[in-house]
Amino acid sequence: MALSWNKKDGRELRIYENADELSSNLAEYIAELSESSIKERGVFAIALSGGSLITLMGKLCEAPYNKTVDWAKWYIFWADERVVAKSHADSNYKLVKDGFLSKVPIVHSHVHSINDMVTAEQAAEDYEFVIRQLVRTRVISVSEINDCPRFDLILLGMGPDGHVASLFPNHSVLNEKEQWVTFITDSPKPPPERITFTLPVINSASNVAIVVTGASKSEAVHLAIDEIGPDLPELPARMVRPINGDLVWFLDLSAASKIEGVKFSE
Ligand SMILES: O=C1O[C@H](COP(=O)(O)O)[C@@H](O)[C@H](O)[C@H]1O
Repeated sequence: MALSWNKKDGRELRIYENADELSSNLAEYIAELSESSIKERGVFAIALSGGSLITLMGKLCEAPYNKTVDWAKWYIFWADERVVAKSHADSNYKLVKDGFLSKVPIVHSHVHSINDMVTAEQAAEDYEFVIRQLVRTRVISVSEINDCPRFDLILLGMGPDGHVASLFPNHSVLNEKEQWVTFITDSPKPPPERITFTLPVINSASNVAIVVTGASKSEAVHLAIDEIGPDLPELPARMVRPINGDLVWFLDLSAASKIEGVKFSE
């Protein structure tokens, strides 16, 4: 690892030489959390995002993890989804199916994707209902602070504009406090219709990791992580602060290049 840094506010930064090194360490991090959750609760409830994250978690499908992880105890969710058919190239479900689910033996009935046959509003409502049932049966744990679902791990990517899941800068959904899953029909990044976990759900997880590579995201990483003036626009990645959980940023050197005070050795 190039650098590991615990910020005073509890956030941890793990910065790697390149995407390959990041990938290896991300796989180990996920496998360790899977093991500890299964030991403690008997299951592992993990929410994934789309985008570059899925390629970056690819080493989890390889040795030793393909044999050592207790895949039968995994329950899969999506922190956000595009409201398109599951077979569509824009579908986060399809991305995960092709890049991950097709390579490891996860129980089919443990994979909870959205209903792609209904409107975005209905899909968000249905997905929240599914999550409520699984909180009731304790497949997903519950936050003692606010009754929100407490996922064992939520994995997020971040766009160059600082969006996470489908929470975009200055969008009204950033203020959603009641719903667990909501929808948007005006995503600035296509496709426009999406469902997304809300900030209260993300911030109630036991563990959240934000995984970011590439220089095009370095400015957003700086704005999300560094202490900057009070006039900062609402940047979703900056608003990820688990109340009673751990947040780790996985970054490559390019993505981390504008963080203040980070000095890299040659
Ligand atoms: O649209 C989305 O973008 C973000 C970031 O994607 P990336 O390819 O820049 O890593 C992703 O995390 C989110 O799930 C997806 O819907």
